[in-house]
Amino acid sequence: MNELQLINISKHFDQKIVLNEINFSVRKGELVSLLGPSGCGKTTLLKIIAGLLPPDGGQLLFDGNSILNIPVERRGTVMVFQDYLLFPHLNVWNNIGFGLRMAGKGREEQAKKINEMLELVELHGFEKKYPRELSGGQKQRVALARALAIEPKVLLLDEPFSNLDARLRESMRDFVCGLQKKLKITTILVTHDKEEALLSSDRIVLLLDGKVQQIGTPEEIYLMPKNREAANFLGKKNYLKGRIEKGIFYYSGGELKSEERADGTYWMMIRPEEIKLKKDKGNASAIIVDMRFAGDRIYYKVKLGEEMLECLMLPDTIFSIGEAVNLSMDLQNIILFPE
Ligand SMILES: Nc1ncnc2c1ncn2[C@@H]1O[C@H](COP(=O)(O)OP(=O)(O)OP(=O)(O)O)[C@@H](O)[C@H]1O
Repeated sequence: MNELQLINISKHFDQKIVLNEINFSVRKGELVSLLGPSGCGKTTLLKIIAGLLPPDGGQLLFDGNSILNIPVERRGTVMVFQDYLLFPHLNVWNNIGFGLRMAGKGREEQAKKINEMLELVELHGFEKKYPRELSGGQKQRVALARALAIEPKVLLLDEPFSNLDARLRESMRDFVCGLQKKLKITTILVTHDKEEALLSSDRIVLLLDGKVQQIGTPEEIYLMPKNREAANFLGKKNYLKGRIEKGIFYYSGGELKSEERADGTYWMMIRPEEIKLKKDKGNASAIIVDMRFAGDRIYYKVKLGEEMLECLMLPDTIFSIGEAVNLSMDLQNIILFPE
């Protein structure tokens, strides 16, 4: 069931349209990522959902009822910011209990909830510490505990892992996603990191230039991008321009049997990992022009006819620059975009 529904949400600052008729919904207990490059409007959208900013137009429904006129503190949404925004003069205990005090909960109820939260984020023993005495990961867990203490209906996470170093980011991501599944809390995660979105989400909303480009599961978004903009944002791609005539795709490097498509000009997209390089057996069609060794994988640049392609291979066979190679493509995963 759809719990949160965004209908034609729009926002502009000065002359600039930042959000252009945004539509999507989030189901109960689902983790949806808002994925897009810096400046595409992700934080603005999260603030609108939280009630920190009014939209210019559109509707925001929770369980079918508008929540646009409900103030921040009664909306049932809570936002965890990138820089945690802990109160520096309050210790961990009082930071976590802040929302409970604001809501007028009694001392006993506060203490019970704070202890429950300390256990949840594994910070027992840190109650008396101040934010300046905590590591980045610990601060983030306090921010999360403070947000969850008030039992929000929707958790809004704004780039929650971007201030952490790479290793801590991975363990915090697992920790937060584990918690989200355990509590079954409806969550929107804002990120510009495609791997983070692919690894963490039930569904991804891809936002580019203030517009929703595509909504889907991680597999759908990665394997079936709707257009070139979506495909490009999701990772390195190769494009070959050519023509389809009667089921054959003709391009400068040769021809391929294509899927059933109308005749016309197309861009064929193929990912670096879907091209296989093979030792030359006297009929090589391509030449290695660059090679980058990255331990568990090797990146090659290969010249095929007039085209330059990027390939990603396991280091089981190593080719050198200038070597002639044969090339095969996994046609199952090729995507054709009409020009
Ligand atoms: N209060 C504001 N006044 C004017 N312009 C704003 C305001 N808030 C955001 N913007 C502009 O709106 C655009 C979207 O900003 P937003 O912070 O939502 O993007 P974002 O996708 O979250 O980016 P980032 O990942 O860098 O935070 C940017 O061009 C930004 O400069």
